[in-house]
Amino acid sequence: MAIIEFPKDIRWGAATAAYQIEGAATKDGRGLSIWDTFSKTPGKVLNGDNGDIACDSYHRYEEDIELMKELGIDIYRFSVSWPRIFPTGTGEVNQSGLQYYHDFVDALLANGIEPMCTLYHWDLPQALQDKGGWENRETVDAFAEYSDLMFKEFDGKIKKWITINEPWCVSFLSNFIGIHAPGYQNLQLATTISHHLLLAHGKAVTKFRESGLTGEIGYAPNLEWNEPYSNKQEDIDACNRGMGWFIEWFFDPVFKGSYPQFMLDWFEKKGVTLSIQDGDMAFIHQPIDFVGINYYTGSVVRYKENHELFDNEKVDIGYEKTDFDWNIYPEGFYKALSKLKDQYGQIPIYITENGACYNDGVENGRVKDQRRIDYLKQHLTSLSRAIDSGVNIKGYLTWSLLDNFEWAEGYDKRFGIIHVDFNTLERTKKDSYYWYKQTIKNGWFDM
Ligand SMILES: N=[N+]=NCCCCNC(=O)[C@@H]1[C@H]2[C@H](O)[C@@H](O)[C@H](O)[C@@H](CO)[C@@H]12
Repeated sequence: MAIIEFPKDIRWGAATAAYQIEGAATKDGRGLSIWDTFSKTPGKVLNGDNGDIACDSYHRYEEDIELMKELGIDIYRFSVSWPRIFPTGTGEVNQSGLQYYHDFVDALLANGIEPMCTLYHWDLPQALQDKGGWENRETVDAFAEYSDLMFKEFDGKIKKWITINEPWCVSFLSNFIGIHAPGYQNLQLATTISHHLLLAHGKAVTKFRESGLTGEIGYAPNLEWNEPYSNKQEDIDACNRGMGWFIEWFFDPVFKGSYPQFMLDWFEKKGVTLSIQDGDMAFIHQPIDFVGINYYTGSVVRYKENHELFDNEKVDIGYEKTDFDWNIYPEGFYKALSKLKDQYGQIPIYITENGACYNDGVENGRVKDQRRIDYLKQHLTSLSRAIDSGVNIKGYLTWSLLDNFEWAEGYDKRFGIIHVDFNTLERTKKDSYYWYKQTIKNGWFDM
């Protein structure tokens, strides 16, 4: 087999998010989020699961950090629960919430692990949703206020900030497809929200720059790779529309200062208009220091007249799938990263999420998740190819450190390299944890 080697200065990490691991949903003054509401709405989350306890990382983070330290990562991506800081989204600050994150970040730093902080990983304060949520431009300003407070409060401790995690999920998966909170199915609403999210990102970047604080700031869009079923122009166009929903729609405004015309035209055909106010694009288009890329899967796509949103359909050509039924498509990772370099230049990239759902259980104290090891090998090989092709990769953070609350799938879908027993909260290092530990130590692996 082949030895796959990485640059000596690449950062190796892991990622999680507040609502998915913390629990302590009503502890120490935390306000409600839309995911507290959504998960308690019958039928929205598999098995009626919710984040009341999750991994209980709110109380167990010292144990989690010990596991990170043994793993050998030097960077850890987590998110802050906005309603822990501002229980009603704005106004009065919850000092206990701030103190929790100070204690947590101090513990990371004491163990030589750099914190990478996501400000918004989907847990919008319910009080803001009650006033229209991301459809209301006041939420954009509330996010800027929250971000500004966090930048100043953690100055000197947190030097890598991510504004918005996966704006495609927050806008379209949650307000058009509707399977995530708050669960609407309205294309105009979702498109309006996508603009407000990018505006919120831009206003937070402005606050960061105005603060004069040291550090780096970016956002973390998710993307899937779509491959045309044939070289027929109708298939290529259908494929590009599907991918444009993830890539050009969320990258062009930030890196080029305007929405992609082919997508605007398509949305207009669907009766969707985008109301952009003077100055909006200037906020969105300002330079950022890195982009976080979340990659999981890809598909073969072909034209299908009047089918779904983009007149296209995914064609199952037999790719192996994870336990989430997502295609395993590592070539798409390489192709997507190459496309980003070709279209947007040498912006520094952190892979802020990549991993797979495999539900292997504990047997005699061990979790034999060889399929996850194989997934990681294949995708890290694609990453190595991208690096060798000149893509400016600064780091790789696997999703996820822990099995956790997988949104609408609850605890049924496991992405962790550490198994969590959600009855006892016992952590068990999986085979993939040991494999990743050795890969980090060596800086290479044997394919
Ligand atoms: N077919 N298919 N579809 C792929 C759709 C991908 C959209 N979901 C994500 O990227 C989420 C991201 C999220 O940040 C994290 O909080 C989630 O736990 C992971 C795992 O779900 C990923």
